[in-house]
Amino acid sequence: MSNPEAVMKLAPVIPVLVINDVAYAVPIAQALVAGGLPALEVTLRTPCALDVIRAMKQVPGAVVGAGTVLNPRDLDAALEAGAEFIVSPGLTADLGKAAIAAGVPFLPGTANASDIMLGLDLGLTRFKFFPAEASGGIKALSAIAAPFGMAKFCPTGGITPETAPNWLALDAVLCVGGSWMIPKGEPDVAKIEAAARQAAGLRG
Ligand SMILES: O=C(O)C(=O)C[C@H](O)[C@H](O)COP(=O)(O)O
Repeated sequence: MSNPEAVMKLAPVIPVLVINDVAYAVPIAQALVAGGLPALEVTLRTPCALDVIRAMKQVPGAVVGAGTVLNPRDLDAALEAGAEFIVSPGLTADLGKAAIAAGVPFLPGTANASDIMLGLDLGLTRFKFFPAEASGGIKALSAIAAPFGMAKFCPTGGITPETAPNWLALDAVLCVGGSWMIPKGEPDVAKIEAAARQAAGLRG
């Protein structure tokens, strides 16, 4: 899978995971995949995140990516752990060039027209819109996306099961990211699977 659009089209929602205990990795991944959410974004926000990526890759059907990738160093570490796609909260030329050179599907965060223009200059057309609600929500993305017909987005940040369908209804949106399926602490796999199944059924 070499293009970000293929990852974005696996399901309407990419779960954004902040996992503090590597022991939770496999049960959480199994529950999300069983519920119909195969693309899993493991944020590099916790000390065990790279081990979580390694563990989740053992789960059949999981397509495991790294989030919160801030620079080429993080990119290398994520790729070394086996990350199959890369998500960042923002975009720098250094990170963009490194991700393109690595040939890995890359979804950089954008919040305004300049971010998108930097991405387009690098040859990228698939973006995260972050932080989606705090940046002005649907109204903001609709206005920002209007001049960029070639660009498509994965809004992330503050999206809920109730608001996700409104985002998914936008032409410029291929999927959304969110963490609502995975409450903090010891995973309740039945609840996670049920939340994933609900998310997998969302439509715009
Ligand atoms: O770490 C990153 O790079 C991020 O993507 C930031 C957050 O993890 C997402 O914004 C999740 O947002 P919520 O669904 O509102 O919890």
